[in-house]
Amino acid sequence: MMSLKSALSNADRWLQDASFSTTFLLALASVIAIGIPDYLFGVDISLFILYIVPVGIGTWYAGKHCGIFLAILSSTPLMMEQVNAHYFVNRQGLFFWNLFMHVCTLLVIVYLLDVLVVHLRNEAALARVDAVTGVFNRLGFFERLEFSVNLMARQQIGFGLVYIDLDDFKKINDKYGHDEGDRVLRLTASLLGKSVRHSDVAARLGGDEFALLLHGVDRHQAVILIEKLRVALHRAFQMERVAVTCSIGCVTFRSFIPDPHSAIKAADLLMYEVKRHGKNNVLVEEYEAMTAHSATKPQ
Ligand SMILES: Nc1nc2c(ncn2[C@@H]2O[C@H](COP(=O)(O)OP(=O)(O)OP(=O)(O)O)[C@@H](O)[C@H]2O)c(=O)[nH]1
Repeated sequence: MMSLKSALSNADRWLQDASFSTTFLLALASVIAIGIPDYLFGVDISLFILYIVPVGIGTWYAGKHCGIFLAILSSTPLMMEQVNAHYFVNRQGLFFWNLFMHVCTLLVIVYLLDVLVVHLRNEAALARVDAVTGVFNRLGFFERLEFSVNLMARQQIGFGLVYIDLDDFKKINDKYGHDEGDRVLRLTASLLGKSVRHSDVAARLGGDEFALLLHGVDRHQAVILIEKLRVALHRAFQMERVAVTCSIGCVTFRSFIPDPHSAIKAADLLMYEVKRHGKNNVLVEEYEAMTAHSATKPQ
């Protein structure tokens, strides 16, 4: 039997994927469904607490404006009950006080949930960004890669995965200090970010290792792109008087797209081939060709 926890987690996933209008209509229908018995029960029985659920869901998944609208709307049954009970004529103070308390309490909940959502979104975004360079970190890159792998497998669009490792970066740290090392990392990340299209992804996977995700490229295009990239990095490093080169491995995927981990492993393997053969070079292969040769077959 499905546990409550997994049912809630499924509902959460469903609501996250649902469009604004679906969530809004669902929350609106829930407010109406609570409002009808609330009105029928009259002023003696309050169903106020139940409104927190649709107003909260509306705020969380469809935004604060949706929450505010639902909070105000949910006061309608209370208003009608009180009119029926002649509060508006005989106990006007109580009439407005009850309405005020109903709406204000729900608006406070909307406000608090909205602050929490914004805070959590910022935290989630920060957790995916590398603190030194400002590009995606490993987690951010893997999420983008996962998305691209799924999308491209569906649409049969190829992509290139580039693994870049700076050569002898340790020497920079040792010779000029950590701050200079960080500056080189920032310079590299900035160049990588500038050299790819807006839809592509640049990331620092850790240490002196970077990765690029190039959408819609085949091996031939990747070779041209990466050679340009290597020259741009070389020139920028020379201009900044940084004695560093890089080893680059790139795998392109055409028909078969493996899981993200295998994809990145394949690019990493090519980068290590470059390192083994003297560094400061580029190796671009098609995944299909790599897997056909057992010597370079990814594990
Ligand atoms: N400045 C700085 N250095 C870092 C950071 N993260 C890791 N490193 C350093 O990066 C260096 C990576 O060294 P290695 O993996 O040996 O790489 P390498 O010296 O480039 O050697 P090869 O890869 O074989 O060319 C280590 O000295 C780490 O201390 C960071 O955030 N900032």
